[in-house]
Amino acid sequence: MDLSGKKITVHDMSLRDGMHAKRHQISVEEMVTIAEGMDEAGIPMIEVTHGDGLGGASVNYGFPAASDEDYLRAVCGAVKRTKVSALLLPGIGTVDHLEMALDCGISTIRVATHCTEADVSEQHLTMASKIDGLDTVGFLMMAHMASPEQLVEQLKLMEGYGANCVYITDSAGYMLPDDVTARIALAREQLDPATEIGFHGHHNLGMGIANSLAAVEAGATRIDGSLAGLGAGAGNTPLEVFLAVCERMGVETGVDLFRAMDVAEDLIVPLMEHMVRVDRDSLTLGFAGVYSSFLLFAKRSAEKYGLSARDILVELGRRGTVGGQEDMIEDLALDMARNHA
Ligand SMILES: C[C@H](O)CC(=O)C(=O)O
Ligand SMILES: [Mn+2]
Repeated sequence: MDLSGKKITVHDMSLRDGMHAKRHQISVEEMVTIAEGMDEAGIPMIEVTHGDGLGGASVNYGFPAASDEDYLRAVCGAVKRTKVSALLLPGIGTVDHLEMALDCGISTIRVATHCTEADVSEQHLTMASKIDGLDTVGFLMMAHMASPEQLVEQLKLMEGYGANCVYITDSAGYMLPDDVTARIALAREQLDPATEIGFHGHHNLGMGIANSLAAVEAGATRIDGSLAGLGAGAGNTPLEVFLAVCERMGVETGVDLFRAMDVAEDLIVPLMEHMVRVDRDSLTLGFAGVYSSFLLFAKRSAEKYGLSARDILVELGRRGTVGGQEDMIEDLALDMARNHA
């Protein structure tokens, strides 16, 4: 694979996707310290909010240590070069949340929907695209559940609503490099050449780096990852590893690799409540095609009802559950416990 000379933008997810792995309990002070470290390392973009995006604080998704507004104001005020993005899932986040995030100083809004429901993003993308200078991104989750052709149809909707960048998101960490290549290559062929394409991976099958490289080769120019992999499931593409591979392959990221490694090792690893890694449960997410942020919900229900988290996750995969169905995990566990009794 020859990627030499390609230029990409990396986008760190530790302070948003990483919130899932921390049950949304990262403090404002921890966020600021990490964001400053990333700024010094030259990481161009970072995302900050509740794990489920603006407005995620709820019984269904979990209550965070601080509000989105407190996180965003503090981080946007602390970074010098790094741009801050916020994630918004229509139905969870509202236009009011978007206005608040803009007031805090975000440069990018990423509007996320399930991969077959891009039409739900129309209001937010249309509004965002009219705001001068706001980087407006569409983000299709659980992209392994749609064929390349179906995905392109959905991405075109987002492009039509005004997104200047669209993402293919492997929320379950289920895809293999050929799956990524097929989806990104078709999108690159069919979308407006001016529309950027991004890839967001999860490392549940250990494919974060390989999939991100496949994405770059097929035409993606924005790649998500997390330092030390802090993210849902087995984490996102471990960013410092990806950066090292990029440097070896001659892909330009503009990031200071050693500084990024230090932030991962000195600031993020000590923060982890559990080692974010491929273990039998996070591996099952990737194997069975389950939304990565279901991991801790399944573990909690398994403990409560004396079940195996792996059995719960396999069943969630069999039922084709998607983001937003977190409440079904406990229901399912209860049924499984009754059936075992
Ligand atoms: C709300 C989700 O955590 C978004 C995401 O990062 C994914 O689908 O993956
Ligand atoms: Mn994710």
